[in-house]
Amino acid sequence: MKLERETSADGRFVRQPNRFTARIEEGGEHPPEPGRYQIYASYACPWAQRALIVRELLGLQDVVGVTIVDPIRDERGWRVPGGDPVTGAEFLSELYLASDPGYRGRHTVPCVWDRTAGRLVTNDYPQITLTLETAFAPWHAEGAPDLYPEPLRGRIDALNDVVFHGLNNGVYKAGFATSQEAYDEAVTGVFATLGMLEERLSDGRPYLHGEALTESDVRTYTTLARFDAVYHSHFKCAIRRLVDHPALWAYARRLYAIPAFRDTTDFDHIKRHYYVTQTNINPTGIVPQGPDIDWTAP
Ligand SMILES: N[C@@H](CCC(=O)N[C@@H](CS)C(=O)NCC(=O)O)C(=O)O
Repeated sequence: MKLERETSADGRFVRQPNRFTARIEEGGEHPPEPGRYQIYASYACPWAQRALIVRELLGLQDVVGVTIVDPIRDERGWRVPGGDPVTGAEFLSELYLASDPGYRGRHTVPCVWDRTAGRLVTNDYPQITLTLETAFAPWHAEGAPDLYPEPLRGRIDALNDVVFHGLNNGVYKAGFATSQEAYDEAVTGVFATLGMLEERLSDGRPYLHGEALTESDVRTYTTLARFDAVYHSHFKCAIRRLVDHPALWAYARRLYAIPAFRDTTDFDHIKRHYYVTQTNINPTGIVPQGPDIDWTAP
């Protein structure tokens, strides 16, 4: 984390903009094609896990490739253990610099590489899942869910926006705050958002928009999955735990029971990445034991 560039004068975390924002689209420079694109992801990263979940939910494993990076990142950035079979890169930075030699931002996951063009298409994480859901529709497995159905798009986008600011990025704003005021503001937003979601789910609906699993559930889940293991202590989101929200905790377990969510949730990668890599917050690099939580409880 090059945090000094992403911290405002009053101690607030201000996330860098995404540099690579080309689209995979029919008739464009990067048309959807099986075997052409490779996603670079970390199991630790909530933004990257979204893409892994959606790829598996839609049955795109043979259509879009994935390279998983090592959870521990040093000053050289994300590393591909044993080298990337697709590009030969050892570090993700090589792909960023091959695509834009002048690039000076963070080398982030998730990002998508175009094997034909030999360059990165996008590290625009909110767009990556939407692209898998829309541009890759011809290759979705039979019976795959429609995670971004036309009639619900307005409601999905609106909820995603609230969840992004209050929760997905809210936990980072709390964790990376360097002033009490910035932290207080962020953590209040985090728990207000959790409270809103708890209330929404308290009517017994299985998913955030009702009976159907959508993009909103994917985006919410990846933060919930990390909440008690990392954000509660490491990011000081300590007012309550996920398990203290009965409807939300039941909802998180319901999602975890779905293979695409469970298969891509690696608590060991998650804990080691945050506690070992983010030494600005945890200088000793010690990874706590616990919490002892049963994600498979009925
Ligand atoms: N692309 C977005 C979100 C993705 C993101 O932050 N990914 C993190 C991991 S969760 C990352 O790759 N960080 C690399 C670094 O900080 O050097 C951003 O730049 O803020």
